[in-house]
Amino acid sequence: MTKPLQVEKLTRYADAVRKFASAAQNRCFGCGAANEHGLHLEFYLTQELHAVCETTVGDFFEGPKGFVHGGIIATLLDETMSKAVRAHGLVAMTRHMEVDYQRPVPSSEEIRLEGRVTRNEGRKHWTEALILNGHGKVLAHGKGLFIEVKPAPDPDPVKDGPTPHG
Ligand SMILES: CCCCCCCCCC(=O)SCCNC(=O)CCNC(=O)[C@H](O)C(C)(C)COP(=O)(O)OP(=O)(O)OC[C@H]1O[C@@H](n2cnc3c(N)ncnc32)[C@H](O)[C@@H]1OP(=O)(O)O
Repeated sequence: MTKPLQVEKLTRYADAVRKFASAAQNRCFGCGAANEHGLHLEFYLTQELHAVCETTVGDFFEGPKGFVHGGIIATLLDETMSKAVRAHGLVAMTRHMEVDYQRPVPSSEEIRLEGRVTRNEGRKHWTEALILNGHGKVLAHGKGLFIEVKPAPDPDPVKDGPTPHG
């Protein structure tokens, strides 16, 4: 992915992503509602099943003053690629990823995350993700290899309670 998406309207929020992200017991640091220390990233999907999230990372996740820590930048890219894989109904874990830190990512300012699957081969799914600033400039670029794993059982709606997205 060398170019950002030119998508203004996010048209789908697939059940495959929503169900995982909004499960009441989900403690995922990236998207889990049940993790009070997490990033609470909320993803939407384009018609092509690219994952998109607009978010602001708080200054408590800073590395350099005013900018997001590099480890958190990797997390943002990892989570975005993971959601792009999930959008295709696949349950997979990151096997390999690389990060190109092109510009510092500001904290306390809105940024945009974009991810997509670029290639599939059996259990292997190759992905890319971008972090962009409010002017559409690319700040970081990630590439990943995700490997499908056995899905966890569905959340129990009685035990786990209602999900924030209904
Ligand atoms: C359950 C879903 C959870 C979703 C949460 C999402 C959170 C965001 C995403 C994450 O952060 S996940 C957490 C970070 N990732 C991990 O902790 C994963 C740790 N690694 C593992 O548990 C295992 O390595 C893994 C399950 C991913 C894969 O183990 P396997 O033993 O099933 O697969 P294997 O290592 O044999 O690799 C599968 C294929 O990929 C190939 N491969 C591995 N590394 C490669 C590489 N670097 N480049 C190209 N190919 C590679 C490997 O050769 C093989 O090819 P073949 O199938 O053709 O033989």
